[in-house]
Amino acid sequence: MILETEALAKRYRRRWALHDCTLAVPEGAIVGLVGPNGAGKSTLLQLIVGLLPPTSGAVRVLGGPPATVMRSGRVGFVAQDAPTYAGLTVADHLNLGAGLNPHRWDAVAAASRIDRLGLPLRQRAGGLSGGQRAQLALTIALSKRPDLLILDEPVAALDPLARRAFLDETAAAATAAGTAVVLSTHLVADLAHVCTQVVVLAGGRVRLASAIAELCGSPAELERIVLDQLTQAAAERTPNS
Ligand SMILES: Nc1ncnc2c1ncn2[C@@H]1O[C@H](COP(=O)(O)OP(=O)(O)OP(=O)(O)O)[C@@H](O)[C@H]1O
Repeated sequence: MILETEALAKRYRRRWALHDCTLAVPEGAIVGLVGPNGAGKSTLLQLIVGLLPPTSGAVRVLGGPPATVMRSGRVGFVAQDAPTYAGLTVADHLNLGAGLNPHRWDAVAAASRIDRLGLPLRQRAGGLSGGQRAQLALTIALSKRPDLLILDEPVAALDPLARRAFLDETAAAATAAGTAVVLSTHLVADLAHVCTQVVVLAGGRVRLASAIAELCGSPAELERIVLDQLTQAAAERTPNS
């Protein structure tokens, strides 16, 4: 397995954000993580990349603890706000990506993606739009050619065509290189388009974790199942409404 979590849980002070989360993600899988605001999606993704320590339970990434594996450059992570360095140019970001990942960096793919997106190499990231900054961060994550790609709402800032194109590129990386991907999204249509597995999280609990092919036969059916889960979770949270 590329990624395994076992009874993973996280508490912030007195509030539990994630309970008893056990998942297994094999090579080449694309896992779509869906859930309402505050469900624990970002918390789970940050535990996976070692940015947060678990309160209990365990995470193994590529067979080891997240913090160690992150240093190896084999994991790509784009956080929800697609962090870039405002004062650095697009070219500086690519050079930084290359410098930090000397053995894996795909300079040709990075340059051609930036060119295709029409991002000026000499433009400082602070002067890019939100969607362009997200594209820059995603380009760096993809060009590292990671074994595991963790993306927190990667397409939220992208326009519809850019969103579809990025998801297709991600699927191509999973097929060609066996990259495993975990991405959170609020768009159920994106799940159906690109994901091989779905995880529904609500109130910090995994309500559903399944291969999509085993769960349903059509995007419409997947959407109905996911929305049913989310509706049930909301009803359980507000039993008197
Ligand atoms: N640093 C923190 N300190 C305290 N509580 C936090 C912290 N980060 C998240 N939480 C709480 O943990 C819960 C889960 O938050 P999380 O950000 O993981 O949800 P999410 O599913 O990613 O939400 P969204 O879809 O809105 O991004 C929420 O109740 C949130 O208020």
